[in-house]
Amino acid sequence: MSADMRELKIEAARAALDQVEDGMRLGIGTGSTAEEFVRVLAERVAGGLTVIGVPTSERTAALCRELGVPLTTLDETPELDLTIDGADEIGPQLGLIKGGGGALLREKIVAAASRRMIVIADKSKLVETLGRFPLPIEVNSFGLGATVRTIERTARALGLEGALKVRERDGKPFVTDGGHLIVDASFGRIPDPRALANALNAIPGVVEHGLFLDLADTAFVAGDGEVRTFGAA
Ligand SMILES: O=C[C@H](O)[C@H](O)[C@H](O)COP(=O)(O)O
Repeated sequence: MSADMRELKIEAARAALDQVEDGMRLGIGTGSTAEEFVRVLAERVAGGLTVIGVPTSERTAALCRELGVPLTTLDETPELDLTIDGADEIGPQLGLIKGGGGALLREKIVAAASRRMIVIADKSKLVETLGRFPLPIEVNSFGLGATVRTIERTARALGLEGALKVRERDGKPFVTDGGHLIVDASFGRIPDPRALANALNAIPGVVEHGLFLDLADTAFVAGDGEVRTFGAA
């Protein structure tokens, strides 16, 4: 990642940090942008801010522990005030694609448990139509072949074609924190994300998918010397 790109992520993270108030229960996202948020948050915590966070991945949990951000779980703290997370794409009405880092299931559970969700990103994430970024779909490993065929058939019925690939890392299937696999679906364009989300939700074997619709309230997007606000300020 270039130094400029990192700087944009830090700018967006700082804008989100301004929304954090003392005593808040936070959902803490995953990925390179969310990690910049953890870093700026940790500085504020070291300076006396009192917050408690639910991490959306083991990776984020490890960084929070390393930097001294206090953690809890959704079992202990089932309602959160604010979640701050990155995204792979930000489309119309703050519809998102997430899961490039494989954390989409915990991210969606945490976002759904939060009163408010803020997305932070650099401007490369803004799109007019979702789908250029391959849609991550988390699936149970049992029945993988059948589930992939059903996803393919379901997508085709909605006019969506494209390669479905089981994600690999170092030549082996990528396994999520929840012990599942990820199928990346290269549809190119998803003109009706709601229809696809509903159809995917109905497939046995699909654990969750990376379409985040009606979850984000605000996006802070950094680029061209400013941080733009989308949605509720
Ligand atoms: O699973 C990962 C998450 O959904 C990330 O928030 C997303 O992939 C964006 O990551 P990054 O900020 O590294 O682009």
